Amino acid sequence: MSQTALAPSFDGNIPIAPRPTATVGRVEISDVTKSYGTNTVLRDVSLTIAPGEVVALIGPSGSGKSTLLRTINHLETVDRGSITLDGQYIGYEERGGKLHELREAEILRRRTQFGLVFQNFNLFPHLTAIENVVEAPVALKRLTKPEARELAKALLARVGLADKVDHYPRQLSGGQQQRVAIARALALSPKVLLFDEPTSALDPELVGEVLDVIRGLARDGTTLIVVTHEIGFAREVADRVVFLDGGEIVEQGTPIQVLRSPKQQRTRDFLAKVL
Ligand SMILES: Nc1ncnc2c1ncn2[C@@H]1O[C@H](COP(=O)(O)OP(=O)(O)OP(=O)(O)O)[C@@H](O)[C@H]1O
Repeated sequence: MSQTALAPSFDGNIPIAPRPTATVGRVEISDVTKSYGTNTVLRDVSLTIAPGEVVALIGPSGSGKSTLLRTINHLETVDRGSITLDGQYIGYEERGGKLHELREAEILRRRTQFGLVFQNFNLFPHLTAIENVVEAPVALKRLTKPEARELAKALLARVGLADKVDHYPRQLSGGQQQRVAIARALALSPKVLLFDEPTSALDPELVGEVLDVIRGLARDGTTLIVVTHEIGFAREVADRVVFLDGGEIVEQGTPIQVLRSPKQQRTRDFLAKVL
């Protein structure tokens, strides 16, 4: 069933047009548990994210936010539970009623359905902005170099960097580098974009330009899962805020529900520290 995701109006009064109907990008996380040695980092986490939904994952340092993000695209395996994208596993296939691990090449192919944007941009320093974006579609989508360059130019224009295509990362500000990283993630036409604290390595004055790009993606109907410390941004852009603490989902709901009227004491304690 497809559904129209409504952008949130955080004070309940601002009418906001529905975003385009998204039909792909449904993520189902069921009873996921993950440990590193004796440290249990995720405990029975279940979360279903609808196509086009924008979910903000918030919580204290060490609560498991990044780990959850990395299990979604199978960069980390889970000990128990399952995760699917539009009904398909990333690391496994079902045969004869059992799950079988896929070969690395197939996992990589399936993983390209997710775009991942890291805190520290992770650009190749010896490549220009456009070359950074061109790499993946040539390697993984079998686009020709000229096709990939056309795509990369369009994507860099979309993130406001049309005049910076031939700059190297060292010639760009942190905000510009992060926007190149977003263009690079978009180059594989992902169904879902995963952001891991996309603004926390930026100087405060550069945060806004990156959040603007993410706002635009939310308006376009892309499924977004954003680990963020920017509570104001979560309040404004997310359809749903999920508060994680000690590897558990303590509370989730609309930004108004979770951020303005949290039900759980643990949520209130966290918000009191960060707001
Ligand atoms: N590769 C790893 N090996 C061992 N322990 C890990 C690994 N990755 C994360 N951890 C541990 O798992 C716990 C959760 O880490 P995670 O990075 O998911 O938290 P987080 O909520 O994203 O924190 P932060 O907000 O500080 O980034 C922490 O105790 C961390 O030390």
